[in-house]
Amino acid sequence: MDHDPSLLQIFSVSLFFCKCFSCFYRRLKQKSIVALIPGPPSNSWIFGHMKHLLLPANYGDFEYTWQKEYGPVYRIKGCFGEDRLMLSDPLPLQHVLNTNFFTHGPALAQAISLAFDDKAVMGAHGSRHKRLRAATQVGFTASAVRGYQPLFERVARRLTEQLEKICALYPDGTPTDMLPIIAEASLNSMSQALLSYSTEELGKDFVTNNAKILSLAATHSPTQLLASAITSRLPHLFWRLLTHLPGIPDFDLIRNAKVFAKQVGWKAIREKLTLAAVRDSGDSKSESTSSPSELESPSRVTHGDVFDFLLNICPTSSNKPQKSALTHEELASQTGTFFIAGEETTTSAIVFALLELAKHQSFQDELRAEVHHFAKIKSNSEAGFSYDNMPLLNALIKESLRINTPGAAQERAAIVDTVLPLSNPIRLLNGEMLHSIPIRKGQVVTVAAASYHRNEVLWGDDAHKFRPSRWLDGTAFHGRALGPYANLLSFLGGQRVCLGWRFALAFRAYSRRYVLTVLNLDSLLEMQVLLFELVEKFRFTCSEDERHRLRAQFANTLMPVLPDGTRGAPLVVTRC
Ligand code: HEM
Repeated sequence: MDHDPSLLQIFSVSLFFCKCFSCFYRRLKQKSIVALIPGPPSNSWIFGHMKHLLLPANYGDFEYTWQKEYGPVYRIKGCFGEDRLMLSDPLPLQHVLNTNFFTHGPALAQAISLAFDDKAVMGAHGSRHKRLRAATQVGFTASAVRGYQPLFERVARRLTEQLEKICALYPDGTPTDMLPIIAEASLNSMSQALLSYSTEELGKDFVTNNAKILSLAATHSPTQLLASAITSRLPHLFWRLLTHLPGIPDFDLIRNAKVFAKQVGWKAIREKLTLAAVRDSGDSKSESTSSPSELESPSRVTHGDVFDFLLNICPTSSNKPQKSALTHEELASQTGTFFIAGEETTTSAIVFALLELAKHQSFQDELRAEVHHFAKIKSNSEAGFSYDNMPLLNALIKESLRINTPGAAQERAAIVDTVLPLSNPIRLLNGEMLHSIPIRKGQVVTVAAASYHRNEVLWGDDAHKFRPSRWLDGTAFHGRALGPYANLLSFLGGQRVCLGWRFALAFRAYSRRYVLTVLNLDSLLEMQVLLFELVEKFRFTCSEDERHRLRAQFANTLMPVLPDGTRGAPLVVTRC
């Protein structure tokens, strides 16, 4: 039997179409709003601005000019005509980092899902990420990290012995590539602090694959940009299956690296549990059956390393052992993440600090005087010595991280429709003023950390200049606290703030507000210790020619690069 549609039905259908239309219109309008934000013109639909952003001769060649011309919020083109937002304005950056509305951008998410499984803190999302972070933070608390200081000092002594040998052979100095030397020290620091292992104990397979993974991540070319733009648009499942195809060398390498990292993690877990059982039983007979490498390392019997904390079996812990918040499988999965996330970033930070010292000899002299002064205090202090009291050393670290931030640009994508607040309104290409930016789910934004660090409105006219004194004379930017350290974005901020950043809480008054500031404690401790030892004993110089030849390029991490495109930091090292 035919029925005439009732008025109610007609009304409902019309309402439905109106809703669809308004939704569609809203989305279209939002899309066009981002497209209407001023930005540099692009003459390539395929690459957009990505080559200029990620592959310039010197990182920032284009980006810093764009920021100067278009301000701290502007539009660039990604591959295949995509509109992206570049952000160095603290207000929208806070929104991106501190809300749940954003996740890793497509290319970054793809690289992370390739390298880590979802049991690793970096590869996990949502509530699992929250739980893993809470569980892993135990190894990076203030008191935990304070105990790693002797480990870093031991690594620093080994590093200085290595340089002593070079200086003995060339007393007047010879150009020495500091990059591999610092990379080795950094790997050594990581393996000591994480597992109480020497680099040799990590095993050849792990070390070789780890180095190959880092060099794979360090190669960036237009072809790779395109490949990543295409594959990151493929459905996740398809892409994951692709990575399991045998015979593709890069995928084989990544799969092997995951396996080797997990094996190292499992080996350490087993050894630590055995050792803890021996300790608990106090059975001297069992102790004598343990291998010497398990028992001799002083770090193992004094404080405990990150894995000891995460297994809840620290030798010094007065707490009754409790069940670890991580399963052993989950803990083993963190091994690769910790090494990959911590090794290259720390190397980059230390090498650039040395390069800055080589370029600024008078600052290096002042710093050395401070180091020699504190070296006497250190040798007389029976209780732990704190590097936090050294103004010039800490000013060097902050200024070098500001000017040469290892994670220069980080991609994020909105997971819901949201509105980005702005510090200052933007005039759109159609003349309208925009006070906040409505963006659609999927919109990609770049957390332009390097640009934020050189934003002249925030850091002053000399924002592009290396001037450590800004941290001592109160001229460093003291606005909204963004990152955990010194208002810098080097460790990003929010839920995915660098885990390797040891933190404690302090309250500091900014104008009439109290804001939470987080103090440095771990990767900076490593920087403090290594730089202290190096500056105490050696002078670093770099000829004018060499300075002009060196570039800073960003592939995964910002690194110094020689004219032939290889990474390197040749400095003349002499004993002082
Ligand atoms: C100067 C040294 C370091 C710098 C500049 C640095 C920087 C960063 C940045 C920018 C991120 C955020 C990446 C993103 O979400 O896009 C990050 C995350 C992370 N970092 Fe670091 N890092 C450093 C040292 C370390 C060390 C020593 C470790 C560990 C031992 C470490 C472990 C991690 C982990 C596990 C994450 C992922 C956190 C998460 O996704 O929740 N980092 N780091």
